[in-house]
Amino acid sequence: MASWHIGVIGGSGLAEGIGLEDAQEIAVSSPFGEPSGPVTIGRIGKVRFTFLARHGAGHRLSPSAINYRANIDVMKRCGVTDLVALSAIGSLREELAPGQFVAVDQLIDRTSGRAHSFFGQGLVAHVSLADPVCPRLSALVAEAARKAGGTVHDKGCYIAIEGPQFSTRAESQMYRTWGADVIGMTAMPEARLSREAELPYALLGMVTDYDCWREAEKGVEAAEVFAVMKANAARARDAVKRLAKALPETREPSPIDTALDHAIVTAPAARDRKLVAMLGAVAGRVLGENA
Ligand SMILES: CSC[C@H]1O[C@H](OP(=O)(O)O)[C@H](O)[C@@H]1O
Ligand SMILES: Nc1ncnc2[nH]cnc12
Repeated sequence: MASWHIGVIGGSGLAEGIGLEDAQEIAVSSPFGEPSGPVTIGRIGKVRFTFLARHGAGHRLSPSAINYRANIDVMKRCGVTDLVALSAIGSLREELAPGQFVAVDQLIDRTSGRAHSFFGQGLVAHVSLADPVCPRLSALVAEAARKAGGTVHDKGCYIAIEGPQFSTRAESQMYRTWGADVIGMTAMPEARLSREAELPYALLGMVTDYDCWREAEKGVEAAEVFAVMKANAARARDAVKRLAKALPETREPSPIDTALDHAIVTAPAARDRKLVAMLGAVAGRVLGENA
């Protein structure tokens, strides 16, 4: 019987964890380098959970310095089946108000210079990213946030910027015309890498501000983000607890579990052995014993 093991990546204002039972902190190493920190493994009721603070203890990693590959690789090494990202987001729409939640369903990537694939020279793979978020997991997370008392929007397009500076007003206005609804600095390449690792990914964003597109208002400041997150963190943790309770007893397979089935295009004989060996956790299912 397939069971759930939910990974949770906690963003700004959520480094303290999600209150797991039988919690154990473990340092897991990755061939992709240093993850953001040790993971906390535990459970909520019968469901296994692994938690990782995205910016590390004390928020010491900027969005550009996070080793997204190591973080996702470590989640796979821990046996995570599905990944929930919790993030602070700015709103680019009047109707998405601070304090509310958005279950993000689409992404635009404006980041640059981040390692955004597990694959590369000697092992080329092209996964589909048309629907970067897992609809099943996202619906469960949205419902859990609603049960926790949140106002939840079931969809929204997240634009990921490089940061660490917030956007200019011209950029913020432009992103609105592109169809972006919310803004942040971390969901990419996190979502890309999750798909390459065959991990269904959902992103529960907590709106902390209106960025800077509203002309009459001054732009967002970091202190504002943390103040709203402080007020909302308990609700986010409650949403995770309610998610655990709402999960069906058995985890039916997701199409994302086999995302690599037709993605790897490099012929077996032409594959870089070193890279294949590094991909044991991420792609061992398809690469076989050599990984
Ligand atoms: C602290 S303001 C900007 C910071 O907050 C968001 O972090 P996360 O996505 O990890 O919650 C945003 O992406 C920036 O990293
Ligand atoms: N306005 C904003 N821009 C980028 N990242 C954010 N995280 C929270 N609010 C944000």
